[in-house]
Amino acid sequence: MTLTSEIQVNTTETPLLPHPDSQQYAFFFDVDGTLAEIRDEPDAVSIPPEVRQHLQALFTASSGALALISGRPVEQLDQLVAPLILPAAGVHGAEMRDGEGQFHRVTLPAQMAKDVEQTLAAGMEKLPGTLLEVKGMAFALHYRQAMLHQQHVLELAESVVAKHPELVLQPGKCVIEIKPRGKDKGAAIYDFMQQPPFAGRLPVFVGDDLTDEKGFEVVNALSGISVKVGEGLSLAKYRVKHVRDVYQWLGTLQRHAALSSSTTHTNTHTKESHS
Ligand SMILES: O=P(O)(O)OC[C@H]1O[C@H](O[C@H]2O[C@H](CO)[C@@H](O)[C@H](O)[C@H]2O)[C@H](O)[C@@H](O)[C@@H]1O
Repeated sequence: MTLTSEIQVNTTETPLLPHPDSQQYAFFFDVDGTLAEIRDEPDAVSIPPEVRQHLQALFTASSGALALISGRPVEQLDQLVAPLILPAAGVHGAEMRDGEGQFHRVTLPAQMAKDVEQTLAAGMEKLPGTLLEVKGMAFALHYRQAMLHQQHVLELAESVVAKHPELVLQPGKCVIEIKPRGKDKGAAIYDFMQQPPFAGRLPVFVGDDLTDEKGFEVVNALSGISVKVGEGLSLAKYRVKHVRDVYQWLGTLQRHAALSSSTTHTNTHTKESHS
């Protein structure tokens, strides 16, 4: 298995980011590496207050057509964007709070989840500096602080999925994740796009990692706007260099939305005063 997956399209020459209309588009954001800077420890990340305000403004301007699409559990996403409660797909789509606030979650048979956790905990204990994150139906094997163990971590994860065909590997930034088969960010975005208030719009998705490529694939197929953050091969049509570029773009989108809402109000007011 190669960690760069089967991504074949290089988008080094990309056009400038557009400013999609908040009433015509649905907005999907990855979290780590997109809305939050990558940190050494998963617990150390945060989303700045002004960025949360921009998310809130765009959520309102788009009539609720904004969702987080992450490898993190929804509970952690809620903490990161508090006090906002947004539609969200967590654990690469294995959890979902949909546009109407309904919660859906894939579960593993309890005994199997316990066995997998025990096997992984025992294996990771032998690899100092690695970190096991247990998410219920999925597991993240982090090696950011122990790069020398990358290959051992991969072999451990491969041994687990070899025993459990209902699980698959999901490589990421200094992490090998194990998640339920059939769940990915592309499927999650597709599901959102079938429901109000997302249905009937065009999708925008911003992401930075291998797990986001499935999302880009679906967004491209739906004639939407796919944006990759950072370097590396990607299916995304647009690219920005840094998380701070995402923040800047969000600020601009929010200002565009505010402007178009004030223009609409002005037009409505003008119409009314002429009638
Ligand atoms: O889909 P995402 O929102 O990008 O989440 C992917 C994983 O992000 C977290 O791990 C990554 O970020 C950590 C903090 O910056 C970093 O220390 C780690 O090396 C990265 O792999 C999170 O811990 C995972 O659960 C997410 O699946």
